[in-house]
Amino acid sequence: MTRDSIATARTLNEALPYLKRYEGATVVIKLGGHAMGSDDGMASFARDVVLMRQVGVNPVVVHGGGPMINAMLDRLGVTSHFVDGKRVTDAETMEVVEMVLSGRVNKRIVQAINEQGGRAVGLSGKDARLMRCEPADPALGLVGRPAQVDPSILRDLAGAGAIPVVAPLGFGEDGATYNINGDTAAGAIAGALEADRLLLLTDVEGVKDASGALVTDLTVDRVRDMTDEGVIAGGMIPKTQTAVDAILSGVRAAVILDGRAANACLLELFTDHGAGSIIRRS
Ligand SMILES: Nc1ncnc2c1ncn2[C@@H]1O[C@H](COP(=O)(O)OP(=O)(O)O)[C@@H](O)[C@H]1O
Ligand SMILES: CC(=O)N[C@@H](CCC(=O)OP(=O)(O)O)C(=O)O
Repeated sequence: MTRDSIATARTLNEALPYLKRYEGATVVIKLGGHAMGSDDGMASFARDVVLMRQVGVNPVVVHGGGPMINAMLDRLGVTSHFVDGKRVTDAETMEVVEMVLSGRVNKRIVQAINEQGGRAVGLSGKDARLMRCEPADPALGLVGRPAQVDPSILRDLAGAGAIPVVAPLGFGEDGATYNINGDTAAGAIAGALEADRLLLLTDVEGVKDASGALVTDLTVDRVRDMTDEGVIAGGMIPKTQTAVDAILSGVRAAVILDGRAANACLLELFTDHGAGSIIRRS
């Protein structure tokens, strides 16, 4: 027997209590645009998701794609800018956002999961009335705040053995299409599903303090303090805000972790080690 196979057997053995804990659990995973760079990274993420499903977890993937939207806007010569991590979205920008998120980005993730033997189904918040939005702030244009989430389609898909992959778009009763920050969409969906875990995958190890050190355990109050102090800034604002809102609406815990690290989701769910910054109510 090789040293590797002994280590694999030991790892599986140590994972048993975690496998039991998460059997039947709903885990919402937000895959940020910065975390989905390389094809190898995407394949590794997809494998983790398929393994989760295989051991009885119900994974729901919600994705971003900010860098891919930026690249397409650049090609089309359309300029856009962000306020507190949210893209100011006019009608022309919205067309590009929908095309990129519901098109290329969503299908790339679906395909990656299916190539690993899963059965992924891609949809956006417009499908089956999943996310009804209201304007988040008139200054942001067509940026949506999820006002009502109907997660029944996600339960139906999970019940049929499929893995839902959701693009963060919503519909308005006014007939408009809304651009939702990917973190915000994942949090709203996790809240509506009363998920056991919300995993927010990004391109940093987790939340860092003023000295740049990783903070592994956070409470809702500490997040508020760090935001007031300006230590949590830019794209980390919607991420931590999402985590807090999700916890306050019934999600057990949210974790912000580095999606570029190998097997990030498995490390977090199935080992003693954990990963990133976990945020709990208190
Ligand atoms: N306190 C902090 N800890 C970690 N990252 C922070 C912090 N404050 C701001 N950030 C920034 O937030 C970024 C993550 O947000 P974002 O770029 O929107 O990610 P994604 O595309 O994965 O959603 C980090 O790359 C980092 O530059
Ligand atoms: C309102 C808003 O900002 N929407 C985002 C949607 C994509 C996203 O959230 O992508 P990341 O997760 O990769 O940052 C945008 O237009 O970029």
